[in-house]
Amino acid sequence: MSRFILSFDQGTTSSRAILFNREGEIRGIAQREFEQIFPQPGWVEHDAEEIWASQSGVADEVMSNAGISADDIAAIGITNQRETTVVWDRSTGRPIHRAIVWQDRRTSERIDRLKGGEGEALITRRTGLVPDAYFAGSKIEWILDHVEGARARAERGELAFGTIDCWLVYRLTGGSVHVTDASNAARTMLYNIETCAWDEDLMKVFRVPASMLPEVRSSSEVYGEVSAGLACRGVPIAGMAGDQNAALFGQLCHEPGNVKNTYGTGCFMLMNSGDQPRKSSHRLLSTIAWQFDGKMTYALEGSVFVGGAVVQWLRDGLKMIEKSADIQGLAGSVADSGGVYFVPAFAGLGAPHWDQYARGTIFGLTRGTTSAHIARAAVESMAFQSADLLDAMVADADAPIPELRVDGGATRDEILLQFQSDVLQMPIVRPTMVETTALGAAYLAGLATGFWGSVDELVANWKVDRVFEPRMPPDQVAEKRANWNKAVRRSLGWLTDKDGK
Ligand SMILES: Nc1ncnc2c1ncn2[C@@H]1O[C@H](COP(=O)(O)OP(=O)(O)O)[C@@H](O)[C@H]1O
Ligand SMILES: O=P(O)(O)OC[C@H](O)CO
Repeated sequence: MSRFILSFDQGTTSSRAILFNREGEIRGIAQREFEQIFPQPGWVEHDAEEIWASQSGVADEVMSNAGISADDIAAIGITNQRETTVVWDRSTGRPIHRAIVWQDRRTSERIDRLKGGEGEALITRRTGLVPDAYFAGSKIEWILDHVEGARARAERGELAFGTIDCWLVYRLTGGSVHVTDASNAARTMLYNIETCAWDEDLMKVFRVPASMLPEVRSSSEVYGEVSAGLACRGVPIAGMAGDQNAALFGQLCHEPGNVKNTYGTGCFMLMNSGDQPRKSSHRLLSTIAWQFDGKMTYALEGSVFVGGAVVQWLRDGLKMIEKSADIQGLAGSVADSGGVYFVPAFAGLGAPHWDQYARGTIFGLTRGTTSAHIARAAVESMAFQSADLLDAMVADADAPIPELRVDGGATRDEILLQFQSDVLQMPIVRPTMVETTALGAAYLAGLATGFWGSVDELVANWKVDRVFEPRMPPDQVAEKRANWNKAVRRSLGWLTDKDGK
């Protein structure tokens, strides 16, 4: 009998392949970072071929390291950075442009032209999203408008669009399967989350021909088998969900009102909102969590564009630290940020501000400020941004939120989690397994193929590693959050604010 589920976790900065056993424990992991391409300020691209090469490479590597064959794997689950857009030629299977990454801001002005008009009303009403360059719709339009001949080829049905899940399945199946799942479709700005179908009016708004779009399937079913020449050849691909959605599933937030926050490149807080889309009055997104067992589950989501990426920027941009993990030592060498507030609006600000033109700022610098204070302020920025999301979520929810489950690469940082608990004045629960994104995809695949019998069977797999309880006095929290709000206000509209000119 097959002993493992193989998860592909294709994130913004790296591709990972993880083997899970029946207890939801990791039995092998392989990971490769890939290139981040910044062709102009505010633009972010990936090479979709490199994504494929790194993801298929780690899949082979994890199996060879574990000394196992395809027979040992019951199914493959895929989870992915969402919104990142690939357009490829159906005849060659080659991308016609580099993938435009979710953080990319090149279509901000295009989105501005929709605001206040019928397009904006359509988007919010039908997709649950807010108009923003973050989502795939305007990225597809940009590629069709900027690659020579692309629009005509798309009209002739020669081009295909997919988010990364779809691109990987296409490649894994030798180009024979062009599908996505409902959670990824919901991030395109082209998918109606109430009727659960591609929306023709929105396709007209973004001038995207229907022939380019993948078939939308549930998040847990067999989509096809691996036919590419990989060690996992012949294994069914049976689970698929956007990474933040998979993390909600993997954290077993299956009851309405359950909330998790993932601290990866960005920070993404999702609350299970039940079997109907729930409108936010506080500028959160209303989105599809997953489609499972014949039922759609919805979520309220707050998206922060720069979370752990601020640590990478200190490492790669400023060379302040050598490895991401060094942040803890540097930030921990001071008791607080010394009055420094860092708003990492490198790609504008997401929820709840949705300002495409905000840019990064550091306030409160004095002659006494050291790199340690800046590092600490950077860590704190993840917690402040996440606290703004939780406040919006509490305001939208009918019931109090008793605890926050956390996961993602940056949750190794205990200074971050303690500060998160302080500023939220609530318990922060870190499970033993912080690879919940990959675990969620494994669950979706394993439940589709009988590896696990039901969600109830998974409950025993979720264990607490540590609970962080608030230690900071409320008046100190209030002062810090007021200063943070002041810093955010000053970062808003940086690119468009003509004051002083
Ligand atoms: N020890 C650490 N402390 C703080 N941040 C960290 C640490 N280790 C990794 N990170 C940050 O976490 C992010 C990677 O997390 P991960 O969940 O792998 O992200 P993604 O799926 O977006 O690629 C990076 O942005 C990195 O800077
Ligand atoms: O790659 P991550 O984990 O930062 O996730 C990216 C999100 O899916 C973007 O919406």
